Amino acid sequence: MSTVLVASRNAKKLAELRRVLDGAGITGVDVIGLDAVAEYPEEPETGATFEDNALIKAVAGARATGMTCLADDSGLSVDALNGMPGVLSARWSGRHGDDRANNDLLLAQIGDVPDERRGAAFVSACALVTPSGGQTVVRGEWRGTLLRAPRGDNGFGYDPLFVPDDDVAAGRSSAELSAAEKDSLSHRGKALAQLVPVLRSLAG
Ligand SMILES: O=P(O)(O)OP(=O)(O)OP(=O)(O)OC[C@H]1O[C@@H](n2cnc3c(O)ncnc32)[C@H](O)[C@@H]1O
Ligand SMILES: [Mg+2]
Repeated sequence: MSTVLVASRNAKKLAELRRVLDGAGITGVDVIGLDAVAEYPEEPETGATFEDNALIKAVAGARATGMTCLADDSGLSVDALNGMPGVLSARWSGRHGDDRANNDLLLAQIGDVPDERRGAAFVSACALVTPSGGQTVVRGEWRGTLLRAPRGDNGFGYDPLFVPDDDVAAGRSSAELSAAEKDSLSHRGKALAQLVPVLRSLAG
């Protein structure tokens, strides 16, 4: 049995990562969270790209624990803002992890952007780093359109503002999708799907 540490301090994101990995039915791999290991200092997420930041987090986790470590760096890339908030998504309002303040600021910034130019993409980069230093980085994207007011209570972050382009979403925001629906469509689900074969091979 090999163990993979999933390194995220965001409880709702961690729950999604766990759910998708559990759902993939990878046998012989035990997935644990940061609560199961001794605390180690967090690296600042100073990378210019989602991939850089995912690697920063996964390398730190693998170094500190000696375990294989998986980390996600993600965010919302808004067309009318030239890709921002991007890697600054978690702290766009200046307060890390304040979803409400982040959403309010984003809505105000794009208040004058007409419906046909309110496109955006959720992006997730997931990095897997082994104790011997092996690195795999994958990326998933999820296109949609931004609402003018939040809708729905599921998910986290910018989910209440984002209506996926996918027909099956039928105009619901990603905070109005069930957990299983979000996982099957989301940037994170798409990124992790590419890591499943790598995780299977770790199990030997
Ligand atoms: O770095 P960790 O500890 O994993 O947790 P974090 O919340 O700081 O995570 P990120 O640095 O990757 O920032 C991602 C932010 O992007 C947004 N985001 C990412 N995925 C999302 C999703 O599936 N739905 C809604 N918002 C999302 C949300 O605001 C997150 O806080
Ligand atoms: Mg972060």
